[in-house]
Amino acid sequence: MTPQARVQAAIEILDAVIAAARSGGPSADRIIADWFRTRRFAGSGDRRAVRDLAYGAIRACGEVPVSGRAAMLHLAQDDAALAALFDGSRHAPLPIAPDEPVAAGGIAPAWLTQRLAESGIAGAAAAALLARAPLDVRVNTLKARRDALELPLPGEPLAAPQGLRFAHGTPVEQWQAFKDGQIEVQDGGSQLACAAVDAAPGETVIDLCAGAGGKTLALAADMAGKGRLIACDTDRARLSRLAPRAARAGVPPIDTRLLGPGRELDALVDLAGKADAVLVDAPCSGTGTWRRNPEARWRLTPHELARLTAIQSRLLDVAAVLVRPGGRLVFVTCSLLDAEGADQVAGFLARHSAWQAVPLDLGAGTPRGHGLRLDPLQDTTDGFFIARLAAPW
Ligand SMILES: C[S@@+](CC[C@H](N)C(=O)[O-])C[C@H]1O[C@@H](n2cnc3c(N)ncnc32)[C@H](O)[C@@H]1O
Repeated sequence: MTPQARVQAAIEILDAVIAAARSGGPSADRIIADWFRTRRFAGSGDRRAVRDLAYGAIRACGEVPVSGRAAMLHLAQDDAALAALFDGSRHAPLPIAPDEPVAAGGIAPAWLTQRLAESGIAGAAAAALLARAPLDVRVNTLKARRDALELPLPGEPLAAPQGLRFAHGTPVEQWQAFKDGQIEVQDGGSQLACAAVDAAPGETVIDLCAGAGGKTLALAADMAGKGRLIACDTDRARLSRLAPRAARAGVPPIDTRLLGPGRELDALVDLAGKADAVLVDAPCSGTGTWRRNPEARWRLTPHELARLTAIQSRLLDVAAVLVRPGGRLVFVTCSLLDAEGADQVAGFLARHSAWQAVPLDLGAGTPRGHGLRLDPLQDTTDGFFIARLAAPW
C-alpha cells in the first residue's frame, strides 16, 4: 500500500469505529482485523502502519469525532508530512479543504473528563490513561517460580509478587514457558487485585464475576490447587473459556456457575454464608483500561455508567450473603471513577453497618476512600480500585 492508501484505510476504519461506538458495535481491534481479512494485498508493514494511524487518532480525540476523516485531520494539524498525504492521488484521501470539520483533541468526552477530575484524575494522570500499556505476565506458581524461571528475555519484576514486565509487543505467547502454562499474560494491577484476596490453600473462594477466568487462575495458584474455587459469571461464552485455560495452567477442574442477571443467588444457595473469600471483579466502565481499548471512552454514556453502578451495588450485596462470618469480600473495578470505587464501598458500609473496611498494603496504589486506587501514571498499571471488607463474626 502507498502511504496515501494507508491513511485512507485508517479513515475508513475510523468511520467504522465511530459507527460502532454509537451503536454498541464491535471493538476497534475487531474492526481492524475484519478490514484486513478482506484485503489480502496488505502486508504486515501496512497493517502496523494503518493500525498505528487509527489508534493514534482514537487516542487523540476526546469527543466522538463526526467522521474518520475529521479524526485524521486532527492528527494532520500538527503533522505536515501526514497532511501532505491528503493529495487526491489514486487510493489517497482527497485534498484538505479550508473549511472542513476537524475533530477536537482531548482526553475523553467533556462529561467524563469532568467526572474523572472530580475523582482526582486530571492533567498528567488523565493523559496517562491513554498511554501505551507495557506487557505484564504473571508467573504461575503451580508450575514455576519467578526467581527460577528462564525466559528468552529478562522481565522487570513488578510489585505484584509473581509479576514480570516486558516491552509492548513482546511475543510472549510464542514462548515455550507460555505454551507450558508457566506464565499468563495479566496486567500488574490485575495481579495486585488478586493478591488483595489473599486466597490460601484449603479455603472456599468464590470469583463472582470471573469472565474467562483471568483472576480465577491467579486465585487457584495462590490456593496451590487445594480447596474449593467457584467461578461464576452471567456470560456463558466467557465462562466456557476458563476450562482450557485452567488445563494449560495445571489448575484442577474449577466449579463454574452460570448466573442469571438479577437472580445471581439462585445458583449459589448452597454457598450462602460458606465462603472464606468472595472476589467481586465487577462489570464497570473500564476507564482504567483505556490504554488497551481507548475507543471505550466514546461508548460510555451517563446512562450506561448509572446502569453499571447499580449492578455493582447489587453484586456487593449478593457477595455479602455468600461470605461466612469473619470472612472477606474484595471489591474490584478497573475504573478510576469514585462512583465505581470509593462511593460504592461507602454505600455498602452504610447498608451493612457491621462490616468493616480493612486497610490494604499491596506495595503500590494510593488510599482512596475505604480502598486503594492504582493509576497508570503513578503505578504504571491499568487503573483499578480495590477494597477489602471484613464480615462480622
Ligand atoms: C471486569 S469483568 C471480569 C473479568 C475477569 N474477572 C478477569 O479477570 O478476566 C466483569 C464480568 O462481570 C460479568 N457480569 C456482568 N453482570 C454480572 C452479574 N450480574 N453477575 C455476575 N457477573 C456479571 C461480565 O460478564 C464480565 O465477565
